[in-house]
Amino acid sequence: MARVLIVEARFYEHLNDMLLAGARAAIEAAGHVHETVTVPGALELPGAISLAVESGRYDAFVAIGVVIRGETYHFEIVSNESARGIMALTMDGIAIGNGILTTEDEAQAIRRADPAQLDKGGGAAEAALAMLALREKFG
Ligand SMILES: Nc1c(NC[C@H](O)[C@H](O)[C@H](O)CO)[nH]c(=O)[nH]c1=O
Ligand SMILES: CC(=O)[C@@H](O)COP(=O)(O)O
Repeated sequence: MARVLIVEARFYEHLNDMLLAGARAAIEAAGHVHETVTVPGALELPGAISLAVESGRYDAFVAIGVVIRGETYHFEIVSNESARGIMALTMDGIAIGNGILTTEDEAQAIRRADPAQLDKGGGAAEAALAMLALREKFG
């Protein structure tokens, strides 16, 4: 049984609730257990996962968040740098699923966050578990 840590950037409460529901359902359907911690925004996700890895208490991680374009270049920074930080961690062999939505508007985010629609939270959890299985295969 894998211990999965969900790390959520809680910038949009209602969207995160949908992403979390999908991620948790996917983890439980696969027979694993999960815990959730919260950070302020997507830029904090890679650092939070890095800190959690040091604890040695978790086998896999799911990053959850929503980045919706505003008026400035900050959208690109938050989107690209959170993804880059997570990718760097995966390249160190850490099993992570990236469930950070980066959308132009809320409607796009809802369609992707809703477990009954595109269920990106569930998809990120499944990706994390797939990478964990791969690491165990090669380990
Ligand atoms: N605009 C969004 C942010 N911005 C906040 C940053 O992620 C970060 O918390 C801040 O710059 C302090 O370091 N975060 C999101 O997750 N989503 C957004 O739409
Ligand atoms: C994605 C963001 O950082 C965004 O929410 C911030 O909005 P703005 O670019 O209008 O400051």
